[in-house]
Amino acid sequence: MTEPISGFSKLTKEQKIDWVTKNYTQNVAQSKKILQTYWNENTSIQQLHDEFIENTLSNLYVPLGIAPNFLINNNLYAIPMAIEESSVIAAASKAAKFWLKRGGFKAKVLGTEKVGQVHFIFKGDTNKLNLFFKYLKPKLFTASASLTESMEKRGGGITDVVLRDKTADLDHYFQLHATFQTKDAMGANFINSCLEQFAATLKSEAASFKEFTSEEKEVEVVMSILSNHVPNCIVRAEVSCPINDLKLSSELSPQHTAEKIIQAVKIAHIEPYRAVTHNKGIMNGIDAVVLATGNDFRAIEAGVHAYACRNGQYSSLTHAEIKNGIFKFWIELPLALGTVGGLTNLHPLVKLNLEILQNPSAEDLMQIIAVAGLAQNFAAVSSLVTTGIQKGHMKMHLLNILNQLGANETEKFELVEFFKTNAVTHRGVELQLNILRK
Ligand SMILES: CC(C)(COP(=O)([O-])OP(=O)([O-])OC[C@H]1O[C@@H](n2cnc3c(N)ncnc32)[C@H](O)[C@@H]1OP(=O)([O-])[O-])[C@@H](O)C(=O)NCCC(=O)NCCSC(=O)C[C@@](C)(O)CC(=O)[O-]
Ligand SMILES: NC(=O)C1=CN([C@@H]2O[C@H](COP(=O)(O)OP(=O)(O)OC[C@H]3O[C@@H](n4cnc5c(N)ncnc54)[C@H](O)[C@@H]3O)[C@@H](O)[C@H]2O)C=CC1
Repeated sequence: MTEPISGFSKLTKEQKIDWVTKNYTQNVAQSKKILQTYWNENTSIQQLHDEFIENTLSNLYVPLGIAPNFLINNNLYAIPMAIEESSVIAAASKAAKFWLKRGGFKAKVLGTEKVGQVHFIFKGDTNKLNLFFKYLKPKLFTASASLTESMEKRGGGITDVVLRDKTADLDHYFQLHATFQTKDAMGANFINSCLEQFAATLKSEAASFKEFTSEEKEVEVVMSILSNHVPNCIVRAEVSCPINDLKLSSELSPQHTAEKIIQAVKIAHIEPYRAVTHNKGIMNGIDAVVLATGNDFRAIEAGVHAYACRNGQYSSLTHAEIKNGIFKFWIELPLALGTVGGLTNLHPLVKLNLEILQNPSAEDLMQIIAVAGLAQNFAAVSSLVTTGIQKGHMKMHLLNILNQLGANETEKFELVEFFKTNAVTHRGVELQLNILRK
C-alpha cells in the first residue's frame, strides 16, 4: 500500500509527478508522457497555469467553442463557450439563429446585491445586544473605510449591515448580515476583507462596551464569509413571438409546439425529478460561458440551485406562457459575476473571450449568460417535445463514438455520411464500422 507523504507541497513539480506516477499508476513512463503532452510549450503560459492552483501536474483541456448569432438587446454577439459535452454549442447556436429572425433576446438586470455574514455566538441579554449593535453599526463603516474607499469611488461599497437573531434555530447564534455592491467584481475577496474587519471591530467594541457583563463581552466570532446565495443579484432574459412563428417541426403545428413547450416547463415547475434535468440543461449554457469568462462556476452553481428551491421545492428556472397569441419564454436567475478580478485579467484566453464579448461590464455579462441559459433550455425542450433528444444529441456525439472505436479519417468520413440518414446508436456505429472494415 502507498505510504502517506509529508511535505509534498514543498516538492518540485517533477518530484510530485515522480511520486504520483510511481505510487498510483501502472506505467510510469507512459503516465509522465501523458501529463507532459498537456503542458503548454510556451513556458511562461505553463508557469501561469502552474501558479493558478497548487500542486499542479498538468492542464486538463476543455474545448472552447463559439455560438454565433445571439441578438441581445439589439446587439449581435458571438458567445464563447468552454464545455466538454457535444451538442451543447450546436443547440445554443440553433436557438440563437431561430430567435435572430424573431427580434432576438431581451435581457435586464433586476438587482446586483451581494451578501456576506459574520456568524457569532453571544450568550447574554438580547436587548443589550440590540443596543450594542446601534452603537456598533457606524463603527463598522468607519473601521472598514480604507477597504471600501476605492469601491465607493466606483459606485459600490457596503450598502447595509443588520443584526440578525438566529437563536430560534441555534442556541446563542447571531449574525451581522451585510449587503454590498461590488460593481464589475464578483466581490468575494472584497466582501471577505470587509467582513473580517467587521468581526475584529465587533470583538474589540464588545470587549469595551460598558453595559455588557464580562461574559457578554466575550462575543465569539465563529466565521466571516460571503454568501453565494444571492437572491437579489438577479437577471431576467426573455424571447417572444407570435405563435404562428414558432415553426420548429414538420410534424407539429406551431400552436401544438407552443403548448407542448409550456407543458414541459410546467412539469419542470412541479416535479423535482424533471426540474433538476431541466435546469441541468440550462446550466449547460450557463457554465460554459461562466468557464470561458474565467468566473467561478461553483459559486454560480450553488447560487442558482439555492434560488431554484427558494419556494421550498426545487423547481424550473425558466417559465413559458401564451398570452394574446404571443408565445413568451423567459428565465430569471441569480448570477454573481465578475469581469475584473479572479482569473479574468490573468488568463490570456479569458481576456480574449471577454474581448469577443465586447469587454462587457459585470451587468452586461449577467445578461449574456442568462441568455445562453435560456437559449440552451429552449433548444433542449424544443427537441424533447418534437424529435426527442437523442436524434440531435447523438448526431453531434457521433465523432466521439468513432474516436472511442479508433476509427481513422476515411472511416470517419464514410460513417458521418452514412449516419446523416440513419439513427446514431453506439451499437449501430460499432456494427457499421465493422462492416466497413470487412
Ligand atoms: C443538436 C441540434 C442543434 C441539431 O439540430 P439540427 O436541426 O439537426 O441542426 P441543423 O443541421 O439543421 O442546423 C441548424 C443550426 O443548428 C446549429 N448546428 C447544427 N449542427 C451544428 C454543428 N455541428 N456545429 C455547430 N452548430 C450546429 C447551427 O446554428 C445550425 O445553423 P447553421 O450554422 O447551419 O447556419 C438540435 O437537435 C438540438 O438543439 N438538440 C438539443 C441538444 C441539447 O440540448 N444538448 C445538450 C446535451 S443533452 C443534456 O445534457 C440536457 C438535457 C437535454 O437533458 C436537458 C433537458 O432534459 O432539458
Ligand atoms: N465563496 C466564494 O465564492 C469564494 C470565492 N472566491 C474567489 O474570489 C474570486 C473573486 O473575488 P473578487 O473579489 O471579485 O476578485 P479579486 O480579489 O481579484 O478582486 C477584484 C478587485 O478588483 C478591483 N477592481 C478594479 N476595477 C473594478 C471595477 N470596475 N469594479 C469592481 N472592482 C474593481 C477591486 O479592488 C476589487 O476588489 C474568484 O476567484 C473566486 O473563485 C474566494 C473566496 C470564497
